[in-house]
Amino acid sequence: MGYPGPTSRSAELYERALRRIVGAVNSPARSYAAVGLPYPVFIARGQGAYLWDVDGNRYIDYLAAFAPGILGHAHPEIVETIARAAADGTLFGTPTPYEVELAERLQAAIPSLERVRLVSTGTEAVMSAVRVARAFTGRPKVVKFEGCYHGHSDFALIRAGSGPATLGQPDSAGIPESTAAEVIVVPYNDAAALEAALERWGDQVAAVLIEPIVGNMGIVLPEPGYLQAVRDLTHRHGALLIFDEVITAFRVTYGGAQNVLGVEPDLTTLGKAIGGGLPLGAYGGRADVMDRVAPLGPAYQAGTLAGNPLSVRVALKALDILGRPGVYEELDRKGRYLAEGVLAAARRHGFAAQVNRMASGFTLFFTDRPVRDYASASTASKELFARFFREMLGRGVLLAPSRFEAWFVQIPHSQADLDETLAAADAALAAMAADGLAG
Ligand SMILES: Cc1ncc(COP(=O)(O)O)c(C=O)c1O
Ligand SMILES: N[C@H](C=O)CCC(=O)O
Repeated sequence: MGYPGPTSRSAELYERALRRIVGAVNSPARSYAAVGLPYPVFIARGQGAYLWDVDGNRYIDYLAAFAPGILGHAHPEIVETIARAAADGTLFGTPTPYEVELAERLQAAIPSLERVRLVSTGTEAVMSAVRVARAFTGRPKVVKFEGCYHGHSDFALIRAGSGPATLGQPDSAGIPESTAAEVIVVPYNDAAALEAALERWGDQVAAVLIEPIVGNMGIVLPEPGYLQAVRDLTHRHGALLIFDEVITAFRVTYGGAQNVLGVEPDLTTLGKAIGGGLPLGAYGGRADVMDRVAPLGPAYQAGTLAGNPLSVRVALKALDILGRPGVYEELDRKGRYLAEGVLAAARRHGFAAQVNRMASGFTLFFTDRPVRDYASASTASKELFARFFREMLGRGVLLAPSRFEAWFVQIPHSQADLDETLAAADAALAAMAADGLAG
C-alpha cells in the first residue's frame, strides 16, 4: 500500500507515456503537479470501492473518476449490461429504442427537461446549450461565475475552476479575444454583482450559466435565496438560465440539484454519473428553446457517437440502480459521516479547516474562512492540501489531486472503508502536525 517508488511500474509507465502522450496524461486534472509528486499512480483495475495500481497497491477510491463514480467499479449489473449491449452491436448511426427510453426517464427524474439531446461529454452538453441559448435569444454574451468549470470549449475557459485553476491556467491560451469579450465573469454567491452585470449588458446576454451547487472550486453551496435571485434577474433581463448539472445530477439526489433547490432553469446540462462510467452527456430543457436545435431549428449540433447504444443502455441500468429505495439516503449518511469525521480530525490536530458538503460529495479546505466563492476557496492552503494528499495516498486512500476538487462517496463504500479512511486521515494529520504544520 502506498505511493509507488521511483523503480515502480507507475514510474516506468510515466516515463514511457511522456514520450508519446502530452504531459503523460489525457486530461490535465490527472497530473500530480499540484500535489508535489513526480508522477501519478497508473491504475490497472477497479472493483467496488477500490482501485489497484500497476504495482498492486490498493486504494480506497474517493476520486471517483472526478464524480461519475457512484455505483463503484465493475458493478456486476453494469458489467452484464455492457456484455449484452456489446453483443447487440455498439453503434448504428440511427435512432434506437434505448435513447427514447432514456430521454423519457431523464424527463421523469428532472421535469424541466421537456426536450433533451444526448451527446458524449459534459463539454459538448454545455457548449451546445450555450449555442441554442444564443440562437433562441439572438444575443451573443454569456455570464459565468469565477471558479466554476464547464468543460474545455473556448468560452468556458475564461476564469475557470477545477484543473485550469489548479494548474494556474484559469484563462487558457488559444482563446480568441473576440470569444473572451463575449464572456462576463462574476463571483458566485453575489447577487448584487450579477445584478450590476445584467444592468450593464443585460440586453446582450443570452444566458447565465451556473453550477447550482459548485463542484469545481471544491464544493460550494448556494446561500439561501441566491439561486432564486439569479432566476429572478435572468427573467428580468430576458436571459436564459442554464444549470450545469454535470456533477450534481444524480449525485445530490435521483434527479437534478434543481429538484431539491426548488429553482427551475430554462436549460440543464448533464454528464458524469448519468453514463454509469461510460461517455455520455445530455442537454435539454424548455421545448420552445430546444426546438431551435437542428433538424427542427437553425442551431446546428450533431455527433457521430452521440447517444451510442452502449452508453445509453448502461445509463438505463445505472438509473435502475440509483432509483432503488434508500440509495441516496445511504449515500448522504456516508457522506456526512466521512465529512464530519475528517473535519473533526483536522481540527483535533490543530488545523484551521472547513468542510463544504453536498450529499455524498464534500471538500476539505485548509483555511480559517468559510468558503462561499472562488476568492475564499483560494485561501485554502495548497501546501497543506498537497501534503495531506500525499499522506493519504501513502495510506491507501485516493483523493482528487487538487484543493479545488471533491471527495465522492460511492455506493460500495462500506462502514469499514469509511473507518479505515478516518484512521488514515487521523494518522496523516498527526504526521503533518508533528512536522509543525498545524495552526
Ligand atoms: C460542472 C461541469 N460541467 C462540465 C464539465 C465537462 O465535462 P467533461 O469533462 O465530461 O467534458 C465538467 C467536468 O469535467 C463539470 O464538472
Ligand atoms: N473537475 C473536472 C470535472 O469536473 C475534472 C475532470 C477533468 O477535467 O478531467
